[in-house]
Amino acid sequence: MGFNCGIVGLPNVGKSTLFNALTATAAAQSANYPFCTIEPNVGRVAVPDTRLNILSQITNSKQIIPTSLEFVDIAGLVKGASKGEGLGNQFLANIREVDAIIHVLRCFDNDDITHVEGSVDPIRDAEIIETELMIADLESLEKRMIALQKRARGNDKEAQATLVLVEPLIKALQDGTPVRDVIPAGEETAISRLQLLTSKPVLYVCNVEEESAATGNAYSAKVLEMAKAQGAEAVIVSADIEAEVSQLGKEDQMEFLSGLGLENSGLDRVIAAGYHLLNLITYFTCGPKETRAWTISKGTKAPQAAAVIHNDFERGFIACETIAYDDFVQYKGETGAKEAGKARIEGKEYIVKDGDVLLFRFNV
Ligand SMILES: Nc1ncnc2c1ncn2[C@@H]1O[C@H](COP(=O)(O)OP(=O)(O)OP(=O)(O)O)[C@@H](O)[C@H]1O
Ligand SMILES: [Mg+2]
Repeated sequence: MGFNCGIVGLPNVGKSTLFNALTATAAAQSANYPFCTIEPNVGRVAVPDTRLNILSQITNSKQIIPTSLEFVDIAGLVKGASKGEGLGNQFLANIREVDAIIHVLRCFDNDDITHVEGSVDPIRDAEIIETELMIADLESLEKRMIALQKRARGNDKEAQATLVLVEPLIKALQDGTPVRDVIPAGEETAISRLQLLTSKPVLYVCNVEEESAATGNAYSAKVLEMAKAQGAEAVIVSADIEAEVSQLGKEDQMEFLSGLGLENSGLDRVIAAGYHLLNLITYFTCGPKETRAWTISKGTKAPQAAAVIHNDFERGFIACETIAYDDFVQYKGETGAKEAGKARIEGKEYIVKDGDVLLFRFNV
């Protein structure tokens, strides 16, 4: 399953710092100068899920295996990136390859840390990035439109259908509206095939100073307001401090975070929001050997959900024993749930739900 989130933003706003915090490594070079990152850094991050612990206690599992999500730390974009400024074209290509965008906005004052625009203003920064992405999309669609029109005149049905899809997108972009705001219902797949930048869902991350990690600050308040108006999610994180905390042991982490007035790491919220952004859900398999979480897209049917574990499970799919998470917990496991009549046998057409505890029956 190749779902990933790209970390995007102006240079020197804390993207690599956030990436290092998420991956609990120092894999990405982070330093106080713009364009520190050129080649993208890729890392997999475990998706925290408190349900795993509860399930593993019930089943006495030896091991817990969380599911994971990929993050890509991408080079900073600048004004004019769509025209090739600051290696812009190459960086836009990196963004094209991710499924969702984590847009990092600098929300901290610090005269020692260079800001490429000379002042701190996250709303302006967000607009700069969004504008570059929109220009890039507009140019790529306008280019394609000429070829499409030609084919459409030659009675090419597919080209005609694509034109109907593309024309309103061009209008929206010309009016300054990102594609994600004008995707017609049911056309999600067709639009994603166009490989645009502004069709990807966005999560804003407000990178604040340590003291504001719990409460946010005046800058992040503005970002939250902007996100709300767009119907987007926003998370407040102090990337710098999270990167330090991620290097500590679990217990020290909790102590450090509660000292900052935080119940849990801001990173957990970033990961959860990224997961949500990608429309992903989790199902579980559990037994004495292991309790394990698996990632699927919302709406996936049982055989395709099984394929995430092994292709044979899909090929030879017969049925799946299904217990909803809440029932599994309430009746303390499989036996109890079965006695209470809460274990179902589901077939090929079953749409797996978030939290389902599954056991696949297959034959190959
Ligand atoms: N919340 C924060 N408070 C103070 N300083 C921070 C914070 N977050 C990051 N920094 C500092 O900002 C500088 C730039 O960070 P980083 O290298 O992560 O930026 P970047 O967005 O990856 O930059 P580039 O686009 O050049 O790769 C580093 O010196 C880092 O320590
Ligand atoms: Mg970087």
